[in-house]
Amino acid sequence: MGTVVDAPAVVAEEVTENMLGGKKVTVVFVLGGPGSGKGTQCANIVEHFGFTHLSAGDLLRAEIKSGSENGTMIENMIKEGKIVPSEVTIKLLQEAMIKSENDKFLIDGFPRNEENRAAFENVTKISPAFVLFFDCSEEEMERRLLGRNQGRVDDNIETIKKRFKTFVESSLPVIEHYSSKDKVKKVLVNYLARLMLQNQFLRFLKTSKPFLPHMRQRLNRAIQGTP
Ligand SMILES: Nc1ncnc2c1ncn2[C@@H]1O[C@H](COP(=O)(O)OP(=O)(O)OP(=O)(O)O)[C@@H](O)[C@H]1O
Ligand SMILES: Nc1ccn([C@@H]2O[C@H](COP(=O)(O)O)[C@@H](O)[C@H]2O)c(=O)n1
Repeated sequence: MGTVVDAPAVVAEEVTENMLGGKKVTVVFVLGGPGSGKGTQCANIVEHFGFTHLSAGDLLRAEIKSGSENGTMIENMIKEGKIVPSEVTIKLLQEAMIKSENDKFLIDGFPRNEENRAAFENVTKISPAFVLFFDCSEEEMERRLLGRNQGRVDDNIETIKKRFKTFVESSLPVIEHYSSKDKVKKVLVNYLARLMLQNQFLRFLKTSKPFLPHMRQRLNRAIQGTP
């Protein structure tokens, strides 16, 4: 595991250059158990640093809604807390990145298993600049998921237990893989420390190298509340 931090910190000493559909892209994977707060913190990062947030789960749910031929299969996998075949998810992520005018992406909830990881790297030739790992206890994640109230078919206790099992068996090995490459920045999550973490996160970002200089100016303005 790389440097352990107690805040949702972003460290990118070197931004890896990847090409996608002719454009150079920066990709950060955001991983963690179900309900660990990935989506919530991605929204904070987007707000301050102009990344585009791509949630694999949201893309799959949109695919179900679109009436796609894969819709029923995806819905069944989600209800069972299982991982959808890589080719389906990678196609959705690739399409979203190519369609976007941005070149910096937070990819949330992907790669979910070794197959996801290897297939993405083979197909897109993209390596993440780093991986943010939200480390949260199952007790806390369960509490959050049961209180989320967004009408998700998988936020019930039976599916939540299955999702935890999938996370431990299939997703943790992905984090270990990137950890062995020193690419993982672990965020220790704690409900009571929420505000403190967010402040530390902003301070950390403020001094991070890849955000020099215009991003830092924007962050300073955001913190000071000036336009
Ligand atoms: N630090 C926090 N303290 C308390 N509640 C939180 C915190 N962060 C997020 N939450 C709440 O927990 C729930 C789950 O958060 P979020 O949707 O961000 O998790 P996630 O990791 O993206 O989940 P999933 O993988 O299931 O999509 C939401 O209702 C959110 O408002
Ligand atoms: N790479 C992925 C990501 C998600 N899924 C399926 O979607 C469900 C919900 O994902 P969230 O990230 O929104 O929690 C997840 O439990 C999987 O069933 C997937 O298959 N592959």
